[in-house]
Amino acid sequence: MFLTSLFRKATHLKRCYSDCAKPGAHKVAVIGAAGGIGQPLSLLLKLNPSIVELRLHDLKDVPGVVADLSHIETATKVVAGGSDLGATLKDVDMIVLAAGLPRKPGMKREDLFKTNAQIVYDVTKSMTKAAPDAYLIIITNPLNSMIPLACEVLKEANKLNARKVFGCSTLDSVRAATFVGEAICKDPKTVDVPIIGGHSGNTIIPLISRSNPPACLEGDDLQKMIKKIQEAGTEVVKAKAGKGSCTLAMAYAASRLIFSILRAADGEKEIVESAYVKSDVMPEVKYLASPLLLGKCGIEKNFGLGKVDECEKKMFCEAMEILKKDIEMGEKFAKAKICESQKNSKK
Ligand SMILES: NC(=O)c1ccc[n+]([C@@H]2O[C@H](COP(=O)([O-])OP(=O)(O)OC[C@H]3O[C@@H](n4cnc5c(N)ncnc54)[C@H](O)[C@@H]3O)[C@@H](O)[C@H]2O)c1
Ligand SMILES: O=C(O)C[C@H](O)C(=O)O
Repeated sequence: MFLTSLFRKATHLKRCYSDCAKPGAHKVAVIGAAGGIGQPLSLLLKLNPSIVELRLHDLKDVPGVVADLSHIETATKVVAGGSDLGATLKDVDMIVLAAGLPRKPGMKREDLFKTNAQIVYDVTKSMTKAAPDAYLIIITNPLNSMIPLACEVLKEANKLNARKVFGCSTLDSVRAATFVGEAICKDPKTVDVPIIGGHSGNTIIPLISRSNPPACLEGDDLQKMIKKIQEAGTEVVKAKAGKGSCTLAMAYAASRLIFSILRAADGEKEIVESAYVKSDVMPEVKYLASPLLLGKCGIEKNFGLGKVDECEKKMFCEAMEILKKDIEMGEKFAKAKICESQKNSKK
């Protein structure tokens, strides 16, 4: 009896442990690696000593990016994933998905859904076979729909570990710290503004009332600050005048989230980042951006909304209606694709 229970415990521990990345020896695949985000992001990842191998995949230009990055004198090995997505993803610890169409002026993030949903579906499906235990970090827009889509695909294959699936909304945290820091004359590196909701227009909810150090913004100044954070992506799209959306600050933001996840996986404690993830903290929405405590196997604790003031509560109620529709759009696409693939396999 005692031995059986000991064996069960040991098997459980082994399973939990093999779920986690090996400390300090991470293999990371970047999909969309030759793109506007993919290139600077791969550069930043090449500088991280805890990444031993960087596998780059794109539909074009990968050999040039690999040759270029491999001249940097760090130990991280940079390899071309080749045209076979499955081979690229085989046994990696983390998949970073930055492939897909960016916005042009006049477009909303939702307008990218049709093209980008297929890419997220294909990569996630490949992941279920090639690297089912990997962390999945999605950058591709519209983020509010892409995480539900990916989770449906993983769930269908019985491979969903929601603690390891992250929608990278870190750019909102980065922008909030920068803009609030400027307004209160503090070094942005020392400013933290929690973000909740999603990653598009009014669904981005910066909790200025919980800014640390306090922001003390009121009335018009507060409203202007919230709009500035919510519309920052659109401002970059306008400034780039048809040549894409935010790439450099985005690469930085993604590297911040990735490094936090890897540091936590390697045992560092008390690392908190906001990200858009599968969530049960609010019964109304199944996916939500909120501050998360990261641990050895991904999300350790979801802090949810926490304390919000009346204005933030109202913003959240409005955002929920948009989020519900965005989530439904991602799930519906995944379900239709799964159905289609099941029909095809029966033929
Ligand atoms: N989450 C965020 O905060 C955030 C911020 C900025 C941009 N984005 C999104 O990130 C995505 C990429 O933006 P970008 O500026 O790098 O675009 P980009 O066009 O410069 O690069 C995209 C890359 O993806 C590649 N690609 C396309 N389909 C592919 C496929 N099936 N497999 C592999 N590679 C493929 C392209 O060849 C290209 O190199 C967009 O959807 C954009 O909206 C998200
Ligand atoms: O605005 C975009 O389309 C890209 C990204 O989501 C951003 O916030 O910069």
